[in-house]
Amino acid sequence: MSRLGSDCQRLSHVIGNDMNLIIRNVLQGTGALVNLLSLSWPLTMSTLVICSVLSAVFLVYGRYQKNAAKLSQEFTAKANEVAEDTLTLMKTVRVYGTEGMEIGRYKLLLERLGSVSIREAAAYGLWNLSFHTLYRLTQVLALLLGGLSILTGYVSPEQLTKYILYCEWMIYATWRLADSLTSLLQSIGASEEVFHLMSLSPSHQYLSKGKHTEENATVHEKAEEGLKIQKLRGHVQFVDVSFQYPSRITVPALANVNFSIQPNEVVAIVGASGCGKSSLVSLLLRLYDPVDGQIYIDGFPIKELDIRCLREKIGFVGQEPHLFHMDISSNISYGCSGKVNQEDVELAASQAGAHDFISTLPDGYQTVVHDGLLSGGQKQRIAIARAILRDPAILILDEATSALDWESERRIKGLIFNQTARTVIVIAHRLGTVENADRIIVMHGGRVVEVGTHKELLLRDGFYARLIRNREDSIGF
Ligand SMILES: Nc1ncnc2c1ncn2[C@@H]1O[C@H](COP(=O)(O)OP(=O)(O)OP(=O)(O)O)[C@@H](O)[C@H]1O
Repeated sequence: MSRLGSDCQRLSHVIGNDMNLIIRNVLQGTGALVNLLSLSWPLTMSTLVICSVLSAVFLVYGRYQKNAAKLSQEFTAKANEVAEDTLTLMKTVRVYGTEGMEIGRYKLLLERLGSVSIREAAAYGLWNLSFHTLYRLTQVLALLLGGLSILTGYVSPEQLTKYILYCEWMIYATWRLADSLTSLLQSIGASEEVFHLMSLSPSHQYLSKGKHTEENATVHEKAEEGLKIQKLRGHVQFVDVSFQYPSRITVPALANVNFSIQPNEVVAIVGASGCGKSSLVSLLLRLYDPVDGQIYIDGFPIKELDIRCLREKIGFVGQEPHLFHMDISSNISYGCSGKVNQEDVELAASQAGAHDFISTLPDGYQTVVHDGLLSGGQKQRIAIARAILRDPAILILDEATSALDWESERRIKGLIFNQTARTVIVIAHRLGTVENADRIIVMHGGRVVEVGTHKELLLRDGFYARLIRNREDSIGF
């Protein structure tokens, strides 16, 4: 982000400043050249030779500046990243006593930036020196040769004066033009990343077009983006789904996953850390598409559904809910389509066990959230209230109660497991949280290894029974 910010600044400088300077100097240089040609073409040729030498020097200098600008932007962005990381993770840095190391990292990048800037300044100095030397040399030569020509009667004093004047105009125009072009080249170096980002196409999931089938026309309306399901029942089906993350194509996150969840069923997904539970959810939220296989929602391939409409009907509470820097009320009603009453907000907060602590805040529901205002468990309760308020057809809770105390967790469990108006998918490390689920899907190494109720799985004495036996030692307990 910081790189993008500084690149855009440079780009706006080019558009605002350099372009008009370039146009002005091209016009001035052309005017001077026409006048010089009308005076004498041999003298004009000598001026053009000087301008060509200047241009050649500029070419070398310009190329150097372009690379230097790229490096300087890169080091600035990296230094900003280190500063940003350190300030955001201040607590971790202090606890681990790595202040010195972070200062060292920052200093190293600033030193590299300093060294590039010094080289940039030295190159600029050399470029200026070569310009002034050539320019003064031209004036001396013009006076010497022009003086001789006046003495021999070849040119008049008036012509010599005009020549020196136009020559100055032309050389200065070339110099300023070269200067503006240097700045332009620097900006091109800096803006390559901006253009690269601008040229990226949106993920194809946003462009997916839905197919319209006549038999479904009564319950689904055709939308340009995809099928919009008016009333989602919450039937979820994974058929032979395999997936690996684009950044780790050699490691399968999911392999041939098959299961189906009935409408209004409460299903828990359990398994050791890294077995693919969150990846399943990411596919269901269509943050990624499966590499193989198909996911069906209410019998429709997920790829044919309108993504926004689908997400509106899915409530998701993640492992580390982040709240927006706005008031609590707006945080709870965030993403709700249509008008939301304060009573609805407060009801959702009560159901999530958040109303009591919100009432003790200085401005109650109008308190603006800032870092350090709420504990992890309080943030989770607000995120759960947000999901409840949306009244989703499918509710996904990914470790959503991990930071809650026993009493709050029991209350939310009661709310989730006793209601039947929606499909609920719960991911939890604390196995006690999922015992009451209608079914438990057990995962291992990206595969579904067992499916059944708590009792059935215990009787089977397989993976799940082993997890239960070891649960007090299990990760995250
Ligand atoms: N964004 C990502 N890019 C690359 N690999 C990832 C990414 N997220 C997860 N993985 C990998 O995919 C595999 C499955 O991860 P996933 O997060 O789905 O597991 P999990 O069961 O939810 O783990 P946990 O219980 O610790 O949250 C792991 O090997 C993990 O390293």
